Amino acid sequence: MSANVPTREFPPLYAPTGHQRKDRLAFFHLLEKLKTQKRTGWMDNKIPNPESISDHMYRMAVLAMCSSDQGLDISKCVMMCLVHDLAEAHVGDIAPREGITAAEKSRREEEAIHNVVHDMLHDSPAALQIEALWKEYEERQTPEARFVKDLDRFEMAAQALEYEREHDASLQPFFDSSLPKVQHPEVQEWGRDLLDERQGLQSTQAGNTKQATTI
Ligand SMILES: Nc1nc2c(ncn2[C@H]2C[C@H](O)[C@@H](COP(=O)(O)O)O2)c(=O)[nH]1
Ligand SMILES: [Mn+2]
Repeated sequence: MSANVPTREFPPLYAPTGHQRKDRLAFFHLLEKLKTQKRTGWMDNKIPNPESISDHMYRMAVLAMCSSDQGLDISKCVMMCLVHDLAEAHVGDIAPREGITAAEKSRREEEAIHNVVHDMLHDSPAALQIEALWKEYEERQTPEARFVKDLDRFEMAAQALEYEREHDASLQPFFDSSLPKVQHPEVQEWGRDLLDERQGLQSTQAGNTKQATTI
């Protein structure tokens, strides 16, 4: 080993055995489902080549880094963004219109997280951290969890505007079900800016339509 490779100063946090290493690898492969599973809401609206679940979580994580709220633990928020929809790798992206009750959705997602944390990652320190972040998000009792839920809402609205612009689509329900519920002042400001931008887009599209019909 070359001289400049640091030697390990501390014992590893977690030293899995043979089958635990296989289970850990199975979890790594499970994560691929988040990269490939498309978000249900866009598929319902026939949006071509819609974003995946991980696309959605990635932008949320970067949005968290853009916050100027010094009262928040931003590193925790970034990690919470990246695991908040992790259960969907098992249960899929359940959208409101599917008529699945919140209790049933929670039950399925809790079962999925339990499987990941205990059966795949064998309660490793990383697994327990993932579980804690996921539960904190679901419980919505901390400023970080409420902030990340607001990012979930804003990110979806931003994506809806991008699809309206790109595909001349009309996705009003996605704005109605998200931005009005945002509580964090900074994300509310982002939301106002987004709606201003949308208004400009709609004026442009209306102008284009009027011009096209008068030619
Ligand atoms: N058709 C609609 N789908 C919606 C609406 N609001 C949310 N959704 C979709 C978006 C996602 O696919 C899914 C839930 O997303 P999470 O990030 O909360 O897991 O539901 C809507 O108004 N109409
Ligand atoms: Mn989400």
